[in-house]
Amino acid sequence: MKQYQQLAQRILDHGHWIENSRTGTRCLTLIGTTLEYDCSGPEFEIVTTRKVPFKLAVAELLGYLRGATSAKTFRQLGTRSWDANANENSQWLTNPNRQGEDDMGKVYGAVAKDFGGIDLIRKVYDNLKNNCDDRGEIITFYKPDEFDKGCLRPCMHTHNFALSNGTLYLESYQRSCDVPLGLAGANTTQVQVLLRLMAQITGHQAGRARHHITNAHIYDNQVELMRDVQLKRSPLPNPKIWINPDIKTLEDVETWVTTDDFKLVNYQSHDAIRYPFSV
Ligand SMILES: Nc1nc(=O)c2c([nH]1)NC[C@@H]1CN(c3ccc(C(=O)N[C@@H](CCC(=O)O)C(=O)O)cc3)CN21
Ligand SMILES: O=c1ccn([C@H]2C[C@H](O)[C@@H](COP(=O)(O)O)O2)c(=O)[nH]1
Repeated sequence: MKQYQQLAQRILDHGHWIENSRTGTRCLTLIGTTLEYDCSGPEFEIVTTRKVPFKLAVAELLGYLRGATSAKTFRQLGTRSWDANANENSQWLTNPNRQGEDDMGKVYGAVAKDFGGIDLIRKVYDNLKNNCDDRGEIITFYKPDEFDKGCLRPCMHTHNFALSNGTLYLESYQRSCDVPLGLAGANTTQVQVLLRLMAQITGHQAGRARHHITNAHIYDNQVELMRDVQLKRSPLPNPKIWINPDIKTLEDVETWVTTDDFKLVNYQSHDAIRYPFSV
């Protein structure tokens, strides 16, 4: 995925250092970028300059679409990626709204499914299934009056779908992006899988997804690995994606679907890199 290498290089060349009080680790930061993914065929854009955890990304997305609020549910879906934010961040541990071990509180899908009494995921699904695009097909997880009820504000916070001539498009918005870990390991995959899955269950052809990022950063303790290891590598050809065609409805996604219903075919990559994670 060439555009990923270019973004990381641009952060190194033109980024500015910004202190971060939540994690205590400063970040080399670039403001404003857009990635584009062509989802009209089986070819799938994914980082190949290190081995990235495709299952982690899909498990998180399934958890979000189901409104999961516990790191335990995410582990059952196949990822430990929410363990630290649920159980190790001191601000959340002392928040009176936290309901014990593994609780993440009201985050992502739990917010969207109860957004002032409206289930935004269901609304978008129902409209698209009926060939309706009211120019407001927006799933958002961003609800400032409930931030104190969750362990982290959503990073990828808004997904805006659009229909044109039988083709479904997606514009996704991310306010804050950990380029070595979150973007490579989770977010690029999630944008594409979300569009492809929504197209499949609403009966449309998937078109193009665009992924808009405001604050794209590399944490101080990740810079060396990015500069001296990952950016020295050349991208390999993209794999293809297979999504189980038996997934036909939102109810399927909410009930029996697992990460085994999503497969990368011929994913070739360079070796894994262990990047530090800031909680
Ligand atoms: N600092 C930070 N960066 C993030 O990307 C991030 C957060 N916090 N908090 C919330 C979620 C959790 N996400 C995560 C969490 C862990 C990994 C991670 O450890 N990835 C490893 C592989 C882990 C595995 O294979 O299970 C990687 O190499 O990508 C990635 C994304 C994305 N988000
Ligand atoms: O899907 C995700 C979730 C989180 N991140 C990263 C971006 C930041 O490094 C942290 C969140 O910190 P904030 O202080 O809330 O901005 O997690 C990501 O890249 N992708």
